[in-house]
Amino acid sequence: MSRTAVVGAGAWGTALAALRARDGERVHLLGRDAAMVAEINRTRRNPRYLPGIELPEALAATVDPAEALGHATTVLLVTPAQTLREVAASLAPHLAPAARLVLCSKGIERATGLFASAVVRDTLPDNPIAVLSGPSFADDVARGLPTAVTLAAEDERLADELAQALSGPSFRVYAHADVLGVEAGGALKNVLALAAGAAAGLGLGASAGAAIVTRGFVELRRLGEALGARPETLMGLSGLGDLVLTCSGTQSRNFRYGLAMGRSEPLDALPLAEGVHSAAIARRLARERGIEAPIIEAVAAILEDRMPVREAVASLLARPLRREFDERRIEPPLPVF
Ligand SMILES: NC(=O)C1=CN([C@@H]2O[C@H](COP(=O)(O)OP(=O)(O)OC[C@H]3O[C@@H](n4cnc5c(N)ncnc54)[C@H](OP(=O)(O)O)[C@@H]3O)[C@@H](O)[C@H]2O)C=CC1
Ligand SMILES: O=C(CO)COP(=O)(O)O
Repeated sequence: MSRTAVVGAGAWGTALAALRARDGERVHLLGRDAAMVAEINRTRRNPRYLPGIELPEALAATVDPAEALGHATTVLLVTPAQTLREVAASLAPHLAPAARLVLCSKGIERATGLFASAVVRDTLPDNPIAVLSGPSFADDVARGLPTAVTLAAEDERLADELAQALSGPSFRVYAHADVLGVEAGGALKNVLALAAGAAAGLGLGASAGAAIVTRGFVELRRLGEALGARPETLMGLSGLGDLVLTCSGTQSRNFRYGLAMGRSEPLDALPLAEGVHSAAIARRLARERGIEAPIIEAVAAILEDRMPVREAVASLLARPLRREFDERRIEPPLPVF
């Protein structure tokens, strides 16, 4: 029998656990805060991360990895990208070697420049690995609002099986084989959403917002492809789809963080914004590959306090004019769906 465990009782982990449990599975949600776990089990709510959502009875929260993972055949890892290495190591003694891991974080490990699958493979080399990404706000998904996402695994049969298993009436999972492409789209869109938020915070208007999404997408594609992603993956749900969602307004934490940057508001108490942790390493990956990524550069410089937001905007606007597309570079044909 298939048993699912979700590691990380934050917004996205709780939403995914609720989704599976509503589809009739008994799901373990592994948290690390005993008081919060007890509250989830007692009240059927996660007020800290997902207020207003009633959680199904079939969801059981625990702080005990042996209880959560002992019989799990599919394990969703849903903690911030920078914690994945230590979280994977802590799970190792409790995981069945055949347990399938679905990585749901969207970021780049700062110390190594690696995406989630490479980080986890270092620690758990034997478990089959897949990644899940795409336009999906935890709150929307937990409310049962519809969306479509991508699940990628190198083993296409595994991707098909997991996409089938994780899909539900309102959660449509498309299988894919381009793991790196899906990871690159999910991580880079967060950095660009900071820029979109900052522009909104400065009051630059909707036209500027659209220009940032579009030119940001050019950077996402250039860098993603240089890292090995397939172009059509970046044009799909995990690239363009998630970029559009995350740049679209204040439901996104990355956008909200950018908004606060643009308004020169305090940033310390804001919730997790993965782009903050990925910006400098994304810039390094781009520079190492000779990729022009001025928006990513600007975000990284602002976050390092090396450049005020207004100055960053002025420097983007002052860049030499050029053709919109480099004609020496052959644009790939649009994918056929
Ligand atoms: N929220 C969303 O809409 C979506 C989020 N994602 C991605 O999912 C990932 C998680 O995001 P989200 O759930 O929203 O984040 P939250 O901030 O809501 O929750 C993070 C969770 O991770 C736990 N955690 C933090 N550090 C550690 C650690 N070192 N060891 C173990 N657990 C830890 C936290 O525990 P504690 O409470 O004890 O600190 C908390 O339960 C991110 O990469 C994000 O980009 C992807 C799609 C949608
Ligand atoms: O990844 C997400 C939506 O797909 C969530 O975005 P934020 O982390 O910016 O809220």
